[in-house]
Amino acid sequence: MSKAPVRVAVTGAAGQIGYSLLFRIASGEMLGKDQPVILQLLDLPQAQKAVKGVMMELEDCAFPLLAGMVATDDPNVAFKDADYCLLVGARPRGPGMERADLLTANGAIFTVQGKAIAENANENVKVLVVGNPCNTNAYIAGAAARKVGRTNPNNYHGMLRLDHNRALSQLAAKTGRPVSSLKKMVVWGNHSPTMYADYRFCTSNGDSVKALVNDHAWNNDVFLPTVGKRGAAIIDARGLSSAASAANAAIDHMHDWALGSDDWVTMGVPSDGSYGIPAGIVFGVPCECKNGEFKIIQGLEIDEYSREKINKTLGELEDERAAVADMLK
Ligand SMILES: NC(=O)C1=CN([C@@H]2O[C@H](COP(=O)(O)OP(=O)(O)OC[C@H]3O[C@@H](n4cnc5c(N)ncnc54)[C@H](O)[C@@H]3O)[C@@H](O)[C@H]2O)C=CC1
Ligand SMILES: O=C([O-])CC(=O)C(=O)O
Repeated sequence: MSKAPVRVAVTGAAGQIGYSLLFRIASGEMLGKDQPVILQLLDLPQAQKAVKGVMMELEDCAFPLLAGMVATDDPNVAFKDADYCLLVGARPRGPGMERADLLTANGAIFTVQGKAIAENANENVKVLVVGNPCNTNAYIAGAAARKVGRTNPNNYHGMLRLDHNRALSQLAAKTGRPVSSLKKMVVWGNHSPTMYADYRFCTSNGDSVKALVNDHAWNNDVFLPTVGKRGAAIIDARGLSSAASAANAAIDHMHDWALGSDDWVTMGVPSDGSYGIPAGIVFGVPCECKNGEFKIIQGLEIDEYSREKINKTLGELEDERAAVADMLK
């Protein structure tokens, strides 16, 4: 018997990430090739015509799994009964800006949307925030949802998967091992240049990747800056921020959360207090997913170098949290 459709809300549907994301959701790459989906598309009033154009193209793909579509500028309509929400809609940064510069411009969006999700979506909704600064926006949305009380605030995630995937690619190039052989990658902290991509636990066909690399200077001076500043390098090269790779990471995050992961995956999740991260801060941590639930990998050793890196990215998130405190009153 075929499955009942699930409802997937996507904000910023007329934007460049939306244009890469929607077709892959509708083709079954996110939730499985047997899972029909209804797309509920939110964008601003002035973008509704462009959303209609994207919907025409979705129709023209004749995706067998696409069971319906709604376009709206009203969050209450977009999130109605949603099972999954991908919060992409926000202003992207331009050259010379840091993601934290978007905090005030974009933060307000997520108080409204966090509340609208909590009031309208399925109680078990899974939410992924892509719009930057995504950790703190997820924190804002989760805090707004907590006030309403229907949904689980731990299900409001920020997207660190792009950093995770970037780190895997850089390590594959350095070690000459295929990406598919690399397991147990972790990216701690904020989706910003302070993130700490940590391959101390990483293996390739059972070999330690740390031993294969064996180059602390490369780790510190090449690898971490390359992964951390990749978003800016793409803006510099393309004149626009990453879109297809961001959409791909969103598909990966939701796919693994919904259908299970076969490896550690980095997710920006509200901290449970482990690793010295204050509870509630949305922090990149290693997770495993099973039966639609995620679990933070516990008990990893944090050495002095790693503690310093983790504290730096945590400090930035604490500053962001303080900057939005008024918004959450
Ligand atoms: N977390 C991550 O790894 C990444 C995050 N991003 C972020 O994703 C966001 C979107 O990027 P793009 O698609 O390139 O931007 P874009 O400018 O192409 O599209 C954004 C869309 O969001 C819409 N929008 C703005 N405010 C909205 C609101 N309140 N409700 C609904 N829709 C709204 C706009 O009308 C536009 O259609 C940016 O904040 C960007 O910085 C981008 C790449 C990676
Ligand atoms: O850098 C940006 O502004 C877009 C983004 O988050 C990324 O590419 O990682």
